[in-house]
Amino acid sequence: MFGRLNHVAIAVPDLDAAIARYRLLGAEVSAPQRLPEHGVTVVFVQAENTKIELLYPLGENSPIAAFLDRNLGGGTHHLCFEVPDIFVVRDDLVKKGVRILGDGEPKIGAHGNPVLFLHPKDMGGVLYELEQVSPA
Ligand SMILES: CC[C@@H](C(=O)O)C(=O)SCCNC(=O)CCNC(=O)[C@H](O)C(C)(C)COP(=O)(O)OP(=O)(O)OC[C@H]1O[C@@H](n2cnc3c(N)ncnc32)[C@H](O)[C@@H]1OP(=O)(O)O
Ligand SMILES: [Co+2]
Repeated sequence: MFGRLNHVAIAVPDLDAAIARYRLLGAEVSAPQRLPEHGVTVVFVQAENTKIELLYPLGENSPIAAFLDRNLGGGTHHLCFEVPDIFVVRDDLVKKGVRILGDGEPKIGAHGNPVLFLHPKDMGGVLYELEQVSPA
């Protein structure tokens, strides 16, 4: 199930300050992408072997709003692993009793690939995202 670690997501209360911080560290930081279908504005910080995904709430019902209410300074929000076939992995996880968040169907994520989220209470308190990335 766990392919490459595609990104580590961090929810931030101040996106401009977070961008400035990573740029100060000399990192390559993408331009902000508004993703209303996900309720976030997202920026990617490139690392050598993965990415940091900075998340800022967008719109009234952002799924990260409550997280930031609980974590006023921000914090690590989710880990995203790559899978070759998101439907095969999803159906296997459902059989094993893992709840898929939302309507259970993949959405298109920030990289244009199908993504799903697993309920953190079924995964040891960690929010996992799965992103379908076809093997090179
Ligand atoms: C940029 C696009 C895309 C990509 O391509 O990468 C993205 O990453 S989009 C990112 C934003 N979208 C999502 O996160 C969608 C999935 N998330 C959700 O649906 C919600 O965040 C949630 C996981 C259902 C949590 O909702 P929330 O309102 O914060 O709280 P609940 O009360 O429903 O939470 C239940 C339970 O889970 C704990 N929790 C919440 N968030 C996390 C987390 N990030 N990591 C670990 N645990 C989390 C919360 O504390 C509750 O636990 P208890 O209090 O013990 O019941
Ligand atoms: Co993500």
